[in-house]
Formats: sequence, structure tokens, C-alpha cells
Amino acid sequence: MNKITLSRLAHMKQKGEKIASLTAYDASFAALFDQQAVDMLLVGDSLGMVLQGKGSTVPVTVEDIVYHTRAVAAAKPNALLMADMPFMSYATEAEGLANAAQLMRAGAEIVKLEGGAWMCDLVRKMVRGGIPVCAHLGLMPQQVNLLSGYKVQGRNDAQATSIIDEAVQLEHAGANMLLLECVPSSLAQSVSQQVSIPVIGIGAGAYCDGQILVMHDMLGVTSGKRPKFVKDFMADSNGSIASAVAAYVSQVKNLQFPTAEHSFK
Ligand SMILES: Nc1nc(=O)c2c([nH]1)NC[C@@H]1CN(c3ccc(C(=O)N[C@@H](CCC(=O)O)C(=O)O)cc3)CN21
Ligand SMILES: CC(C)C(=O)C(=O)O
Ligand SMILES: [Mg+2]
Repeated sequence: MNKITLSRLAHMKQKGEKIASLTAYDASFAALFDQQAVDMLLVGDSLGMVLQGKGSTVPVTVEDIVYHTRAVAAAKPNALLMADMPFMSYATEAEGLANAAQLMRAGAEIVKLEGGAWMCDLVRKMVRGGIPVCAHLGLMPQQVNLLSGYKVQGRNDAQATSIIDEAVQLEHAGANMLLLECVPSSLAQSVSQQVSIPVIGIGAGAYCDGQILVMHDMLGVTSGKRPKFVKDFMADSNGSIASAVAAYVSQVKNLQFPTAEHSFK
């Protein structure tokens, strides 16, 4: 029993030990990932796509995330348990606080919200109420209909400056962690250097404080065109899921994943 806490993850950032994280949606995979020393499990709204077969994360509800958070929490993982706040579940501060409280009651230990500095007041209130917060910047999949697709963010100087500025503002508002999705490695490196809270990346290069992947992607279960940042860890693991997960954790810790081929310039 070596429960991973927020302070442990902050300590890992200070020491330069990389944080290895995966999504999980049920007790069985949560237990398997926990045995391979995955540091953090995310009940992601990606479940709308990988479990429900929907075309985006937009249809996912708070009830969906609550159900899967309960399932993951039932495994009593040592890993920190993070849950996504789904589409429009924090459109107002009152809704955001009530819905985050539901996720915490279901077993989440930190909630993740997509959005920038506009969320600072809500972040302050959540943290004041005892709800740790991870702010998700860069590509925000809940905005897919506005963005017209899943595209790399922060590629021009103005966008990059604004992402750094929002990261700093969110840290000052009390955010305990940041997640950066699909941004150039150099930008993710700047953000990671300029905040003292852990920065977890997906498609954000090797210089983040940690990495996350959707479990189905790293197990080679997802079909069709796969994003550049995905690596299939089942390919070299002789059909063992546990070995694939062990390889993922070890490659993240030893800076062997991600490489330039999984990153954006
Ligand atoms: N299975 C799965 N994996 C994910 O990583 C994931 C989900 N589902 N659902 C929610 C979002 C959607 N995500 C995505 C989906 C596609 C790309 C993608 O194809 N990106 C292009 C970038 C093209 C560009 O702008 O250069 C790529 O080539 O990787 C990125 C993130 C990440 N999240
Ligand atoms: C891809 C990760 C970061 C996520 O938000 C999800 O799984 O929903
Ligand atoms: Mg998500």
C-alpha cells in the first residue's frame, strides 16, 4: 500500500521522475494498471468514444462518469483517481460545483475540466471546497464542433503565448495539475518549466512532467487512423496486457516514450 497523492506527484515533478498515467473505466483494468504501478488513472470522457462508440465526447453525461468512477474506485487503486467533468457540466459555477461533488462522492480524488483562464473563479471555489482540480489546455475535445476537428493547438506565437498565460493564471487560481493535449513539444516544455504543478501531456512531447494515453489506444484495440501520439504497446508484449502496461510505464519513466515520432513540432 503506497497511495499516490497530489503531494507525491508534486514531489515527482521536483525530482524529475516522470508520471505514468492511463485512462481506466472499470475495476478489472484499474486493478491490472495499479499492479503495474501506473501513477494515475483517469476516468476520461473518452469513454463516449471507446466504450459507447460515439463520434465524440460531447454526448457523455455526469451519470456516465459517475458510473465508471464508482467501478474504478471499487478496485481501491493506489493510483490517484481523476475523473473528467463532461461537456457542459460546468457551464455555471453552481452546476460545476454540484457535479464535481458528485464525482468526488463516486470516488474521484481530483476532477479535470477542459478550459482556460475563464475557469479561474470556478477553480478557486472548487479548491476552497476541497476538490482538487486539473485544468485541461491545448486541444479540448469537448470543443470539437467549434474547432471543426481534432487539430494541434498553440502552433502560432499568439496562441502559444496565450496557453502559457492561461496555465500560469490557472496555477495561481489554485489548480493542482495541468493536462496539455496536442500542442508542440517546445510549448509544452515552456509550460512545464513555468508552473510548479505537474503537467501531464498527450501529444505534447517528452518534456512534460508525465504522460497519459487512452488505454484502448496503447493496447492496440482502437481501429482506423490513429493519432500521431499513440503507440501500440501490445505489439511487442507477446499478447500479455500486463507486459504491455509494464512497458508503457517503464518507457515513460525512462524517457523512451514519447519520441519525436509521437510528438508535434
Ligand atoms: N481513443 C481515443 N484516444 C484519444 O486520445 C482521444 C479519444 N479517443 N477521444 C477524445 C479525444 C480525441 N482525441 C484526438 C483524436 C484525434 C486526434 C488527431 O487525429 N490528431 C491529428 C492532428 C492533426 C494536426 O493538427 O496536425 C494527428 O495526426 O494526430 C487527436 C486527438 C484525443 N482523445
Ligand atoms: C485523453 C485524455 C486526456 C482525456 O481527457 C480522456 O480520456 O477523456
Ligand atoms: Mg477527456
